[in-house]
Amino acid sequence: MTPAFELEGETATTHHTNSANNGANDNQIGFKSRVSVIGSGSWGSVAAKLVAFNTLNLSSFHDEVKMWVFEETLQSGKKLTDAINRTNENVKYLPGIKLVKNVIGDPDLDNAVKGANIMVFVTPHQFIDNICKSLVGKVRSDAEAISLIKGMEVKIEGPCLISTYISEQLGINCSVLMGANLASEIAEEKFSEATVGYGKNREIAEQWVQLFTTPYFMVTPVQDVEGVELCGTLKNVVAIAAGFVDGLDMGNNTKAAIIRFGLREMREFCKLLFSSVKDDTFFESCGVADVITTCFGGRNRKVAEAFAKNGGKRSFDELEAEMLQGQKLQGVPTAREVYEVLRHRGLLELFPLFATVHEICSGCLPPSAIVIYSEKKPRLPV
Ligand SMILES: NC(=O)c1ccc[n+]([C@@H]2O[C@H](COP(=O)([O-])OP(=O)(O)OC[C@H]3O[C@@H](n4cnc5c(N)ncnc54)[C@H](O)[C@@H]3O)[C@@H](O)[C@H]2O)c1
Ligand SMILES: O=P(O)(O)OC[C@H](O)CO
Repeated sequence: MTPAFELEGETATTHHTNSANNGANDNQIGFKSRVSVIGSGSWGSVAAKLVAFNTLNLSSFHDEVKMWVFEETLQSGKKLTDAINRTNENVKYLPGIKLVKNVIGDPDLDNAVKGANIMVFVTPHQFIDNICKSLVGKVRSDAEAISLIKGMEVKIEGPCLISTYISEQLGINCSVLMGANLASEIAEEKFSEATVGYGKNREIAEQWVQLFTTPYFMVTPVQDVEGVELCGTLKNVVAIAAGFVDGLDMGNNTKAAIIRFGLREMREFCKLLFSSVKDDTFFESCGVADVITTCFGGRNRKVAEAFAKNGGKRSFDELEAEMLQGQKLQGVPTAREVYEVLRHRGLLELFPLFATVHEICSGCLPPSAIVIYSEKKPRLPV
């Protein structure tokens, strides 16, 4: 079997700024890669389970997979990390599913990434800023990262992909993995597929495929980091729109129309930010398949449905806290971030669905506006 991730040269990262060595000279015969998963929500726990299944079977990896846990005290008074390590189950975010035994929860971020040359980032996107800042100078300079995070950062300077942000903050290469991946279904080992988006190095992509693939999880590499990541990010905005339609009992045809408008705006937005984005990417799992699954079975859809049923009178924050038990919605902040990008560029009227979703979420328009304005150009000013 090809040794994974441990070679200098072609497979090693070309970024070396900002990072401590932290064991980066371990590249020698017999060196084994060490994996750290940063995040332990529902998808974070499933990602750890997938990876840990493979590290047990791949001789080029240490068996143990460290999983950073944002520490919480459970209603029982016990710490979440202790519960995970005692029961081999994330009792809060993935109850009823046994992780593989070699997943070890660690509430200390520095300790969780210590010595890791393979880093899997999988937290809600609103927390990545603080996480990266506290990791600066603490990761191996030869580490390879992958982001499973669906979202983006919008700074004063403009929009920034999470993978780019991780790469720039930590000085390491970062690929992405996105797809039609409802965590609860993959946790139960129901067949799913996903897309790895990579930059220049195909070998790195193959290594990620090897690390994530299981008999029930099929991973396909695509050389289009931006397209893959933006699909995963933007589909959450479409999911909110689909939830509004469900909450208003508008039926399947309306929902299909909203999905089509959404896909079209996803493609236009991707190409607006990155002309390199490929049309084929939209036909991968990260594209149309993720839009479908999220618009039928996702959390964004579910909470948006409740928002519309309540006529927009109960806030998303309130509904999220009540309905998701600590899980986080990405669609509402992403709709705001997309809106900021479009407003800044004077392009709101070209993206009526995206703009309307944010205006409904922020209370400027009623949920019923989703069909009134989503296909109208030019749009009414608010
Ligand atoms: N859940 C899914 O089905 C799914 C599938 C594919 C992709 N994703 C994406 O994966 C990413 C992670 O989502 P998830 O579902 O694993 O998380 P989640 O929504 O299930 O859980 C929220 C997580 O955030 C943590 N948290 C809370 N406050 C925090 C803080 N201040 N700092 C750091 N962490 C904090 C919690 O401990 C918990 O681990 C998101 O970008 C999401 O869009 C999720
Ligand atoms: O439950 P959601 O809406 O966060 O969507 C989960 C996944 O992203 C679907 O692929």
